[in-house]
Amino acid sequence: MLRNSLIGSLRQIKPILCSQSLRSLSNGANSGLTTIEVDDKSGIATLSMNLPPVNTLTLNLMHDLIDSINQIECNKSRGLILTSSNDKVFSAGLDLKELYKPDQERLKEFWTIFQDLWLALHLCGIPTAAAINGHAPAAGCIMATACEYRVMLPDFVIGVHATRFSFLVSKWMMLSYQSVLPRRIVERALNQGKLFSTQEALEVGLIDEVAGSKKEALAQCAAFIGTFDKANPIARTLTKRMCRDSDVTELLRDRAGDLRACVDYINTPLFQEGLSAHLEGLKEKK
Ligand SMILES: CC/C=C\C/C=C\CCC/C=C/CC(=O)SCCNC(=O)CCNC(=O)[C@H](O)C(C)(C)COP(=O)(O)OP(=O)(O)OC[C@H]1O[C@@H](n2cnc3c(N)ncnc32)[C@H](O)[C@@H]1OP(=O)(O)O
Repeated sequence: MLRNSLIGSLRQIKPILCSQSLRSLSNGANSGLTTIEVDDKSGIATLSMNLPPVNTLTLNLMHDLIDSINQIECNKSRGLILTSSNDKVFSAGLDLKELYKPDQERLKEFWTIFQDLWLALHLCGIPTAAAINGHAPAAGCIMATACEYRVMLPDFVIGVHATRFSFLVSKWMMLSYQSVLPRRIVERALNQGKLFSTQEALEVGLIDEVAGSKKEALAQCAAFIGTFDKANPIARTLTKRMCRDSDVTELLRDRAGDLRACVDYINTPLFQEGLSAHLEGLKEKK
């Protein structure tokens, strides 16, 4: 709903009326796969993904994330911190089972909601940060790069390793990565299918800080959000959207075309064989 309004005019202030009262952050119509906690003192909302075992982005989790982002924005929180309830995995990325021999209509719905989630994070009017308290491969990394700041715990990996399984990524996903890292590093990392260790991610600038614990990561994200205290919130929102305009427009100018290309690619033998081998590899790990 909010996203559709924004799609109409990226430069406009959020045009919908948010009728919920401040801090009444119930998870109403969603499936309860996310939780929102608002710090009374700072007014910052922590949005946790809570889909065991590894926060795969299923249709329901993506729906809940979008719903929660909308709620947090509507309730005038000062900022949003995205994190995970799992202490080893931030998010394992898209649910691979949705991509394997998919039902065509469901696949279209799945890809469209993934586009929606990316837009929701990119266009979120309030400051956003990711407390990456576990592994963040593939779409887990893309969600983190859609936030404005990233703090990660040691000994985990982050990156887009799609080429390892003959996957491609859409241009708008690459642009997220490229909004954080220099183009030459993105080109190399995407082609290699590189997963960066926490330390490597810090060195290249994929993350902004390392934290010793989740508590510290949340505090560091909150400190980042506090750096906007002197900015007028409306001017800040408009400026953020202006800075992100070209990346967002890349997706919005032809969402249907992106959907078609992705659905076509996912249905190819090349993709399905790579995915089958990847799923086997995940099973054999045990
Ligand atoms: C023009 C063309 C343009 C575009 C092309 C279109 C589309 C292409 C699609 C490209 C999109 C890419 C984005 C993605 O996000 S794809 C998802 C990629 N993610 C992964 O590969 C992550 C795989 N998982 C892991 O590496 C590990 O699970 C992880 C390191 C995250 C955690 O390890 P841990 O040891 O803690 O857990 P596991 O035992 O491995 O996992 C537990 C169970 O969860 C299952 N699992 C894990 N990840 C996924 C997943 N992404 N989807 C579904 N299921 C997953 C795993 O198999 C285990 O299951 P069980 O064995 O317990 O049943």
